[in-house]
Amino acid sequence: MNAIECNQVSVWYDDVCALEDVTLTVPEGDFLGIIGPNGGGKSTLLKSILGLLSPSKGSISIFGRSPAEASRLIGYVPQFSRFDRHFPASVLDVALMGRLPSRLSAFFSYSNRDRQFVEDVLEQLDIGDLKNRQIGQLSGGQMQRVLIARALAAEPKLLLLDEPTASVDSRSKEQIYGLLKELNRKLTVVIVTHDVGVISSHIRTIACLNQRLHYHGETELNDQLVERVFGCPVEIIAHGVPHRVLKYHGEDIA
Ligand SMILES: Nc1ncnc2c1ncn2[C@@H]1O[C@H](COP(=O)(O)OP(=O)(O)OP(=O)(O)O)[C@@H](O)[C@H]1O
Repeated sequence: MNAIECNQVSVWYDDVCALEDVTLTVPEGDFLGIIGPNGGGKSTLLKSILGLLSPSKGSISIFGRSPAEASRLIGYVPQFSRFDRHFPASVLDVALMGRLPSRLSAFFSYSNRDRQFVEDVLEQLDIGDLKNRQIGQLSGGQMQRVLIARALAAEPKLLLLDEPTASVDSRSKEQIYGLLKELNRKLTVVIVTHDVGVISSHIRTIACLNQRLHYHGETELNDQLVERVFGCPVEIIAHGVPHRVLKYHGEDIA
């Protein structure tokens, strides 16, 4: 079964066309990186997959269901910078939020199974010892793991991550990719980024999005494609081997 099927999807915001005729199939078990420039439509595609936006044209199915029906199957890790870290909550509180039911009653409380499941997830992500720490006292890499734990607490089949390594140092970046690779043994993983430098051997396929889907396939990109998608030369890392695709970036030269 396919995890995601986007069929000729177009999304308009009034007179701005954010996505045009995007057809994309993501098989179950894939590790897909969606790359593209600022404003290229990556967040719009994520929101459409999450069912937060309805396409103006075309259709989306997630494990054969509509995005709304499949919402419990999707774990979402938002952009780190969009999460309020001053919120007075512990690591355990935030991770437990992933167990909240979609319809919350006034008498809701977490079960012992909820707590045990989430504590196990925190252990798995190597942050079990931080469970009582306030989130305002965490490093960027630790906070990113907490957000991944919250998504995993919902027991999803598909994990979507928006810029998962944007706010972390290069060591944490590697650790987070290692962790995602591990999780990919059981889950379909889709990450969105505009940083082509994060493409590493961990990612199986990439989709290049700039309003339209310019490419979907193996992680080897050629320079013409990168230039067409990004409008300028960029450095990329493919198969974990850093190499410069083109020699300079247009904005860097006076
Ligand atoms: N709510 C909105 N109303 C109007 N236009 C929007 C809205 N959200 C996004 N857009 C426009 O749609 C286009 C795609 O935006 P989107 O946020 O999906 O791109 P992105 O690839 O995620 O960008 P970034 O890398 O900068 O986060 C842009 O031109 C953006 O200005």
